[in-house]
Amino acid sequence: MSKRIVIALGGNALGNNLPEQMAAVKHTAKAIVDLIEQGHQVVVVHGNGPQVGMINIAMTTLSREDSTHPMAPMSVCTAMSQGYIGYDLQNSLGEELIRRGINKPVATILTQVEVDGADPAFNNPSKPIGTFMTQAEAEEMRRRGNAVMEDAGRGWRRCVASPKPKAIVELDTINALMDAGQLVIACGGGGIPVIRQADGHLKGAGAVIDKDFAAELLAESLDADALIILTAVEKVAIYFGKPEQQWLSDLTPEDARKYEAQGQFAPGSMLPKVQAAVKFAESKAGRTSLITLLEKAKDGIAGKTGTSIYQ
Ligand SMILES: Nc1ncnc2c1ncn2[C@@H]1O[C@H](COP(=O)(O)OP(=O)(O)O)[C@@H](O)[C@H]1O
Ligand SMILES: NC(=O)OP(=O)(O)O
Repeated sequence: MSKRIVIALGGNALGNNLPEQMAAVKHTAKAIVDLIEQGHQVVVVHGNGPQVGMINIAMTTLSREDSTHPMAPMSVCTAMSQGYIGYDLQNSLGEELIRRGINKPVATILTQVEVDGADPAFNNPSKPIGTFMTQAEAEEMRRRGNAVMEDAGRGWRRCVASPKPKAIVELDTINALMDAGQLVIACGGGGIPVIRQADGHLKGAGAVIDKDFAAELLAESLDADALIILTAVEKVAIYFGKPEQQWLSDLTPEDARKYEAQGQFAPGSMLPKVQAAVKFAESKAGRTSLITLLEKAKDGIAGKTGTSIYQ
């Protein structure tokens, strides 16, 4: 049965730098086109953690070296990351579709996502971005006025505010393109965070929205059947990385909340995925979420692997 699916792509689908991204998107395109070949209607959301950190450092260095270039706000860095990642992803998806004889235009939509200026997340940076650092490098970064955090046992990273997405500004455009049979890339990097002003102006916010939460909002807003979060693990685990680790094939919202209270899901990595998956599964009867490995997307949708979250 054909489904309307929102796919959230994690870091391993994009790599960490320019040449890695070029190579990774080819591989990623195959996994996505597998689902299109099965007749599903797909919209793709991607992350931007490494890329937005890289762009922000480049823009900051430029403004330090040349005072005619003011610092680029984080919202502008996310807009740049949507263009740069969308460019590679759109072309690799287009080439893979042609290779398989599927006639489907691909479009990247520069997407703004409204956030609440009073969101407490603005006072508590929690979203890791950029490259990994040693603790000593992170301490130096902190001394220079940046927030830093340890990222799920993988090293230290800069971190920025990550308010919850409230509304997708370009939703009607995304819907129209999907209805026209096009493959849409939207809400890249969680969307460009904007705060609607009283006069209607959309003011860029200094934050990076979590792409799993943005994908969840997009899935609800498009009345999708499924939210698929593709990452670097085949299943969600409890006691992750410990000798008693257990992979989960099914996860009810009740169990997810119980495990979350036990601290089973690392903040900034697996926790937002589980929270987004649960929110979507609970939003309407019949909606399902799946968390799995990029390469297993086809098997996951067939119910053969991954962690399925449903009511
Ligand atoms: N309980 C858990 N189960 C599975 N993976 C976990 C768990 N806790 C943390 N992780 C880690 O979270 C990673 C996924 O988060 P992350 O790399 O931030 O995602 P993304 O694919 O969106 O970049 C997994 O690859 C794994 O290393
Ligand atoms: N914006 C975002 O959530 O990016 P990552 O998935 O790369 O962390």
